[in-house]
Amino acid sequence: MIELHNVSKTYSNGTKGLNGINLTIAHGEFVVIVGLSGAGKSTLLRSINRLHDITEGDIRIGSQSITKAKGSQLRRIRRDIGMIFQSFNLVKRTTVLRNVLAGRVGYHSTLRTILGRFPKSDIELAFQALDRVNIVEKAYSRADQLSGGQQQRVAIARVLAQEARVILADEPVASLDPLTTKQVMDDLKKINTELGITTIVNLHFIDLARQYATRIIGLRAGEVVFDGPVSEATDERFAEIYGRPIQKDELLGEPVAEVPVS
Ligand SMILES: Nc1ncnc2c1ncn2[C@@H]1O[C@H](COP(=O)(O)OP(=O)(O)OP(=O)(O)O)[C@@H](O)[C@H]1O
Repeated sequence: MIELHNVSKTYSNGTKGLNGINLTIAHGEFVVIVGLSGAGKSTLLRSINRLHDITEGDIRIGSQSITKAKGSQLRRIRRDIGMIFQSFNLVKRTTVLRNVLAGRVGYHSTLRTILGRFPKSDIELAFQALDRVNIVEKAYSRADQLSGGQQQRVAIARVLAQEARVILADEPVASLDPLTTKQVMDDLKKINTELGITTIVNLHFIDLARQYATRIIGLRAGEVVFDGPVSEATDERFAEIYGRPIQKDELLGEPVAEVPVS
């Protein structure tokens, strides 16, 4: 369970990123966060794993406060939280396998990970993770030789190898074309349902949000303005969340099937 109690975040320049957020996210939920640019979606995700320190309130992961945690306790809480970024955040000049093994660094000494000495069980775990996202045959390819969609699947495999209980995905498909977007979202959904990993995704496209979420949270100016099931997230409610009607570029539309060229 993830709990946010009266969470506010004011940046050092005085900008209020989050304002009095109260949320409880249960184990296994697939939550999509929507809102216009600048609404606070990234700030919210980055606050949950403490990439950003909040200025007020408390965030609890399971029974522990990540806000108050220090040292080894903070590292242990973070080990349970996997992060997926728009830009994939892979080490491009190294192999896919090594990138996935990076998910294991939280379990070993710094020296061991610098030397790249991972136990056999970690390597098995990495291969299982790659298999789950259907790119096991790319294990020994260099990360920068993969397509964007494949690179994002490597990032998902890294989170799986980490054995994360929570996945935070910040605009994971913003750099991808519609067909690849669907594959990556399907992978996230599959992991959520098969492994019960709590998943929170920031998305720009509202039709994707409705397609994949079990719960949608709408942010505006750092505040929660909508929190409910997909069935309640109608175009009219989105217009309220956004403070204006939905625009065409906020809809992904149907992914176009690939037509074989003869
Ligand atoms: N490092 C920072 N310093 C100062 N202000 C920031 C910083 N990062 C974000 N902000 C501000 O905080 C508010 C929330 O930004 P945030 O990036 O969380 O929004 P977002 O909903 O994720 O937007 P986008 O979709 O454009 O990424 C915005 O007003 C933004 O300008």
